[in-house]
Amino acid sequence: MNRRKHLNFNANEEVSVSRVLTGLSLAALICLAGISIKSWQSGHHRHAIVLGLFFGLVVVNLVSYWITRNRARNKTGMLFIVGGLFVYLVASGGESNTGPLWLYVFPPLVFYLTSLRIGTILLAACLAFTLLVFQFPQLPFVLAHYETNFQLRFFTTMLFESVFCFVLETSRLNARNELMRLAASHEQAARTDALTGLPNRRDMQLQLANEFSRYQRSGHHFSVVLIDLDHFKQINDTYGHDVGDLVLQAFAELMQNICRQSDRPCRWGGEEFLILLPDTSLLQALTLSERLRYEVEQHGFIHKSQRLPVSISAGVCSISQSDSIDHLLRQADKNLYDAKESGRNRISPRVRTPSTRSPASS
Ligand SMILES: Nc1nc2c(ncn2[C@@H]2O[C@H](COP(=O)(O)OP(=O)(O)OP(=O)(O)O)[C@@H](O)[C@H]2O)c(=O)[nH]1
Repeated sequence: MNRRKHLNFNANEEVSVSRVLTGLSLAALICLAGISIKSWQSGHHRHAIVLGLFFGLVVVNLVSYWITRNRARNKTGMLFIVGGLFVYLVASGGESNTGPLWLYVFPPLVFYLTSLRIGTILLAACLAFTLLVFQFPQLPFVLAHYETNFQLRFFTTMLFESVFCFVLETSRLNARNELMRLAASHEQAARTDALTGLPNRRDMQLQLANEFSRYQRSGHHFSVVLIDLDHFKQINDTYGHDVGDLVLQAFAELMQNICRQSDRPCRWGGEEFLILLPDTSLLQALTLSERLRYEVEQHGFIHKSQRLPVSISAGVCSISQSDSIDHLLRQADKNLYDAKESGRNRISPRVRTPSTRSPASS
């Protein structure tokens, strides 16, 4: 998967975590308000007030997220609040010593909101704190006393749930990574020509659209070169399709060697290739095309000690002569047709030199 897609994937995941977090915060508010009111009515005023304080913290965290849209702070805030609430519930016992039961919510939540490593550390800390409270009820902050039976069952089930959540989260992450790897390789395959390894037409259309937007935004000119191998059918017919394939591969390699790092060649389809030349004027594009034509002519495509008659024709066009990508490609195609019509193994439009008059200008 390319970097942009990967970032999008992560961003989407972050957005869904945020949505779940907002939902959880609202659910926590309802629970806290309900239990706090009930405790107040049953005369457990201290418990009701503490829960009211946690209610306030959840509200502050939620409102601060709505104002700042800072997801990371919202997540950390929520973890601190929930962690603090559980510490309080385990130490105080909550109502009728049922406080620790809320801890069962913690393992899935903590893995969902953090990473596997941080989640494991937080859970281990949580279990260690529970053990501390169970083992040392005389500590000053411990207000509850739990039956040994309850301690044993609670600790075992909690440990089981934590390990189970860890295993589930590990396999979820593995499946997610595998999915991302597959998506990346499919994306790559969908944009690449299998024979030459060059970007394919679909990929080039996206690149052209991007380059055109850049041109419209900041006036950066670009040119395209549309290349066609001459009499390619004859090569196929005379030497076979496999040899034709080898010629296409060898030409693609030669073209890549001649292009600059910033030039973007692609296989446009069949025996046609297109090079997108960013920040390149028509004259510069013509110079590159002429060099490529010359190199192909000189290269010597050999099959069974026989030199194959390989040459190219190309139509060149610059965005400064067009008002859209469609028009640019149509013009390049027309120029390619002219190059073919005027004898092949040539570039169109022709560069005017003291000895040649360009047909384009005549
Ligand atoms: N070996 C091979 N041949 C291909 C491939 N794609 C297209 N071709 C062949 O390319 C040939 C193109 O032939 P034409 O369109 O008649 O053009 P041409 O023979 O190159 O003649 P001009 O373009 O007029 O110079 C056809 O025979 C196609 O079968 C490919 O991937 N491999």
